[in-house]
Amino acid sequence: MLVLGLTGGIATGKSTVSSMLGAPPYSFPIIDADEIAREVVFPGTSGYKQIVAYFGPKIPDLLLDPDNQQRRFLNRPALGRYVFGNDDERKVLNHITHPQVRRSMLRKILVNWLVRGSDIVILDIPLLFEARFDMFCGKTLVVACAPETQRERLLKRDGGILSEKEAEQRIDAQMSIEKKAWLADIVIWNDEDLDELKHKVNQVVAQIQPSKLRTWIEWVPPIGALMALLSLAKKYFSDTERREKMT
Ligand SMILES: CC(C)(COP(=O)(O)OP(=O)(O)OC[C@H]1O[C@@H](n2cnc3c(N)ncnc32)[C@H](O)[C@@H]1O)[C@@H](O)C(=O)NCCC(=O)NCCS
Ligand SMILES: Nc1ncnc2c1ncn2[C@@H]1O[C@H](COP(=O)(O)OP(=O)(O)OP(=O)(O)O)[C@@H](O)[C@H]1O
Repeated sequence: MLVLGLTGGIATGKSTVSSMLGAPPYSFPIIDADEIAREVVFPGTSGYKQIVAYFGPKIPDLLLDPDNQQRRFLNRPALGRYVFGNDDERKVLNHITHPQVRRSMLRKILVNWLVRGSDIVILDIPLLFEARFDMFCGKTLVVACAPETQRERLLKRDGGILSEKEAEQRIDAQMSIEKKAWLADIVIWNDEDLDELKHKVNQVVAQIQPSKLRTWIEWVPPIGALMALLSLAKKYFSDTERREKMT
């Protein structure tokens, strides 16, 4: 099975590409890190409790409606405003959420391999390189665009709820697009319209299809496990080399 790590800068078009890959004619299974990051902080979970204990005293409007059991959800915009303006506090939030996101993603990859027998699974994860999740991916795909396109899309999104300063803070909270493009195996430049994007996605799909023979061999359990280990080791060394060259 090929695990394709899909990432990009914020608002460069990663979710748009992910929706295309998840829809016919491809219909690849998508594991979405943003969605999992929401699940692991659902009221009652340990992630939620840790966030409320640590950030509650610092962010007065952290909960949407603390008195209502049904609506005591996290006020995500308020938490976002706080952590995107403060690197140390964002690290605390990452420290609470990322281990659980990582575990859940690995579980979902296994289910796709063992239960569904998928040939390809897409990991849609904004912090693929920052959180070193690329280690678990056979190939990585970055959706990139020019900084001005990114800024414009981010400011327009969700009815324009972010101010210019908040948009800058969110962009600065991630590795730059150039670095991501340098680390990636494949890059899609998404500065044109959606038809052009569809065309590029189609070209990428043709490029990444794993061979039928390899997929079949992976089903022999010891060989499958050995191939997974070898591919992890290969990935680790090639990623480390690429990162060293980058700095
Ligand atoms: C800060 C939070 C509450 C803001 O929530 P909000 O609903 O406004 O944004 P959402 O979760 O939809 O994220 C939107 C985009 O912001 C960027 N982003 C999110 N978290 C981070 C982060 N910790 N560092 C850098 N960029 C991030 C990503 O590009 C993401 O696609 C939320 O993003 C969060 O809990 N982040 C920590 C978990 C995380 O790292 N998620 C990313 C996937 S692992
Ligand atoms: N080629 C395109 N032409 C026009 N609009 C686009 C194109 N690609 C993406 N967009 C729009 O840009 C915005 C950002 O795209 P998208 O949500 O896919 O970004 P993202 O990289 O997933 O962001 P995030 O990291 O926040 O999840 C969306 O409103 C989307 O509809």
